[in-house]
Formats: sequence, C-alpha cells, structure tokens
Amino acid sequence: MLTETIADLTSSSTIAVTYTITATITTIVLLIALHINNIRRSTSKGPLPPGPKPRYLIGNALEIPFLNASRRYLEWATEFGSSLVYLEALGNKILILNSYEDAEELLESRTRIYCDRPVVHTLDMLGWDYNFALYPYGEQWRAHRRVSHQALKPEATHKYHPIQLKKVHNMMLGLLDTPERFWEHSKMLSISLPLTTMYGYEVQSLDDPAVLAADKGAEIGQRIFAPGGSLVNVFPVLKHVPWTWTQRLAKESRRLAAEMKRIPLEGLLKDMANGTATPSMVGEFMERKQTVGASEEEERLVINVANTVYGAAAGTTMSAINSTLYLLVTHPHVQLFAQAEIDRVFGTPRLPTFDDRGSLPYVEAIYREVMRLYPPLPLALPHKTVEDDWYKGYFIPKGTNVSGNIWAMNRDVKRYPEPDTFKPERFINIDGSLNKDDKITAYGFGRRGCIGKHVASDMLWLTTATLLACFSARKKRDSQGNEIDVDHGYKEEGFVLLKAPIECDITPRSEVWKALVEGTKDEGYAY
Ligand code: HEM
Repeated sequence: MLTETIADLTSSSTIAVTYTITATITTIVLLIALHINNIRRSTSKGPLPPGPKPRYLIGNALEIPFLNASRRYLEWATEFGSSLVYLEALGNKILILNSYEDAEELLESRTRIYCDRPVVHTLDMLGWDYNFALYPYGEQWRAHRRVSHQALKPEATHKYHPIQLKKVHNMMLGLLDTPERFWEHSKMLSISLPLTTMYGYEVQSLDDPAVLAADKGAEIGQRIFAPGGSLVNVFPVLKHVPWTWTQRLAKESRRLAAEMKRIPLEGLLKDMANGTATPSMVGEFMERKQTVGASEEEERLVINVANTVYGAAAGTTMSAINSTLYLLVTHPHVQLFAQAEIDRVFGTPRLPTFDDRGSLPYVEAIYREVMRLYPPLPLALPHKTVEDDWYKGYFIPKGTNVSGNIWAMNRDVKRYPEPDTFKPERFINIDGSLNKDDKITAYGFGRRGCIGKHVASDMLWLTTATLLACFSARKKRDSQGNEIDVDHGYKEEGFVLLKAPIECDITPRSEVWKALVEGTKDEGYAY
C-alpha cells in the first residue's frame, strides 16, 4: 500500500517536473521567436498595411476581437482610411480585406497565392481531421475537393431536388402545427438535409443521437478554437502534455466525432441490407464498392467529405433561414410585394417548384438581399498566403492569414446605397428584371470558396419562395392591438452569425394554401 502511494507520488511529481520544464522551455523558445519576429517586422520588404499599433512581443494580441469581429474590423478600416487592415498577434500575421475589389484581386485573381488555410493545431486532437475545409492547400485537400465537386457541382444538384422539396414541405407542415417553434423547424431542415443527401439518414427529431453528437462536438470545438480557448493554439508543443483541460475536452470531442460518423453510416448499411436505402452520396459509393470495388483510401475520402458537408452546411443554412424570417417580419411591404408576384405568376395557388425560379425575380432579389445584409459567415474562413506578395504599395508576407470581411464589403455605400437597409429592389432593374449583381459574396472567394453554394442556393430559394407563398409572418400584437417589436439582436461568435430568436405570428395565407401544405403529408412527414 505504502509502496503504491510512494509510486503514485513519485509519478505525479515526475509529471509535474516534466510539465514545468516543458512549459519553461516552450516559453523561452516562444519569447525568442517573438523577439526575432519583432526585428523582422521592422526590416520587412516594404510597408505593411495600416492597422492598430502593435505592442512589443505580443503585437495586437489584446485587440483581436472575438465577438462581432467583422464590425470591429470595419471600424478600423474607417479609422485608418484603408480597406486593408493588418494586425499581428503572438507571431501570427493577419490581414483583413474590407472591400470587394481587394477580395476580388487577391483571393480570386491571385488565388494561387491565397489558397492555403492557417494551421489549426488542435484539429487532430479534437478528432476533426476529417474536416477538409480546414486542410492546408495540397494533395489531400485537392483529393477531397475533387470528391465533393463530383457530388455538389451544378450539374449534380438536380439529384437533390426531390429531397429538398420534401424537406422544405416538412418544414411548412411543422409551421402549420407549431409556428411558434420556427427556430426548431429551421434547425431540423438545416441538419436533416445534409444527413439525408450524404447518408440517406432520416433525422427523426432534434434529440437524434447523430444530431446531439454533432451539436455537442461543435460546442467543444467553438470553446477550444476561440481566441484564448486553449494554449495549444498558441504553444502547439503543449499538445503532448497529458491531463490538461484541453486534453479532457479533446477526448470527449474525439468520441463525439466518431459517433457522428458511426451512427449515420451504420444506418445506411442496415438500410442497404434491407433494400430500403434512399439515394445518397455515401450510399452510391458503397454500392460501387460492393460491385466494382474501392480502396480504403477512397472510402476515407468519401466519409470525410460527408462529415465535412454536414458541419459546413447546418449552421450556415440555419443562420440564413432565420435571417430571412426576421427580415420578412420586420418588412411587411416586402412580403406583400413578393406574394403579389407569386400570385400573379402562378394564377391559381400551387406549391413552388425549382422550375419557378426564373419567373420570380423579386423572390430571387429577397434571397440576394438576405445574403448581402446578414452573411452567415461574415468573415468567411481565413485563407493563408503561400508566398510573399505586394499590393497597393504594401507588403503582404508569406504565411499571412487573410480574411475577406464580407460584412464590410456588403456595406460599401458606393455599391449599396443605404447599406444597412433591407431593400431587395436594389437587385431589380427598372423593367422588373434582375440586375447583373449575382455574385453572392457570402459564399467566399477563389479556390477555397464554398463548394456547396449551388445546393445551398437551391435550398434557401425554395424555402423563401414556399414560406412566402403559403404563410404570412407578422409581428405579434398586445391586448390593445399594438405591434410588439421583435428582438433585433445578432451575435457573431467565432465564425457564424447567429440571429437571436424572434417571436411572431406565422399563419397560412388562406385555407387553400393551408390545404396545399397539408397535402404534402403523403410525401412522408419525418418529424
Ligand atoms: C447559406 C449557406 C452557406 C454559406 C453562406 C456558406 C459559406 C461558406 C464560406 C464563406 C466558406 C469559406 C469560403 C472561403 O474560404 O473563401 C465556405 C466553405 C465551404 N463550404 Fe459553405 N456555405 C454554405 C453552405 C454550404 C453547404 C450546403 C455545403 C455543402 C453541401 C457547404 C460546404 C462547404 C465546404 C466543404 C467548404 C470548404 C471549402 C474548402 O475549403 O475547400 N457549404 N462556405
């Protein structure tokens, strides 16, 4: 007993000593590296773009915003009179592009230089090494992007139309039953669509184990990725130190990531064995594997893509749908105008289909304007330069993390007068047709731009058109008949822009529209 206790004490004191030595060496190495970096900064190959003055050694580490970052960067752009804003934090170089022209030139025309991603040191610890959206530029990223391109290219997206129609109709049925739970219906649609298209997996409720695993995993990821969230982000060597807070969370995250893969895959294999599988990307691959064979590497790629898509699609889609409802409720005249367009084009009531997209320019303009005003990822995802570059007389060092500030570029008063006002008509010509401003910056830029943008665009358009056709959404009224204002809050935490839930009345436009929605129950109501 005594020997065991002594052995325990000895091993814990050995660990403590190892930990202290590692931490001390790391700190010294880092201080030297930061000092060298400081010297290099002042002897760089040209002036760096303007930005807040860096402090000795730590640079702008104390100024990097975590909450509402895109707005803070726009303020700096105004303060320094420059669309380019440059910061440095603990050796990390950061460039923010606040104008569309800069993003177009650097991230699109010079995409070869700007197509890398910053290294995320906690990626493998978290079990997120499947997520190719965060991969550095290189062969692994290219292989994953090729697989996803096959599944998500414009010519392939019509495959998903029947399932998108069914899921949107399911959401409308949910709104008939429990309109006050709009936020849950929107989450259900945003989550169930990628799981169905990738695995043929039908989510039954928001308590589905695959959904819970993904939700909890994303929450842990947010905590660890957040600035100051984990010291491993700053001192990668700490990855190897056991029994830390990060290690404990990372272990749980790895378990959840494994569950996220296992649950839908097992469901798919069972459905295939029973002959009940619905078409899906992983399902198609598994069939090919069973008939003509496929390597383990090919299987790894396909499963990685399926899980990346799930993570990339759910939060972004939900953000856009929630903004759509908020903007329609707060702009009733826009709703009425769109409904008049739908009634005029349809003649008699019927549910919208994808074939209607070209005939409803005002509905299209609403989609464009929602994405302009509230881009779901206001700073997109950071790119990284693979070599030195020069632009507008400034030097942009190799290894700089470059973010396109979509929030700021969409508020450029020269391109969009009254930029904070929701005005779908800014996309409409005098003759009622759509103008040529169809580049939706919300999907990002260049080679790293959103690969799912065609699927996302179809989904968001259909949801907007069907919601407008079937329902009216209005502010609630108090007992005196006065309108109750909605919560106008937004929170930009980490990468995603989140709309605070609003309370409103969502009612069918008439008994005819209600009957049309009810008629979709035959398609199969999943929740
Ligand atoms: C409203 C919906 C969506 C928005 C606003 C959105 C936006 C974005 C943005 C801004 C990026 C980063 C682009 C950059 O680095 O310049 C991105 C990347 C990505 N998106 Fe989306 N996205 C949406 C939906 C989807 C969907 C539905 C899918 C899949 C079906 C998807 C898959 C991806 C993937 C895989 C990447 C990483 C691309 C890479 O690094 O190569 N996204 N998205």
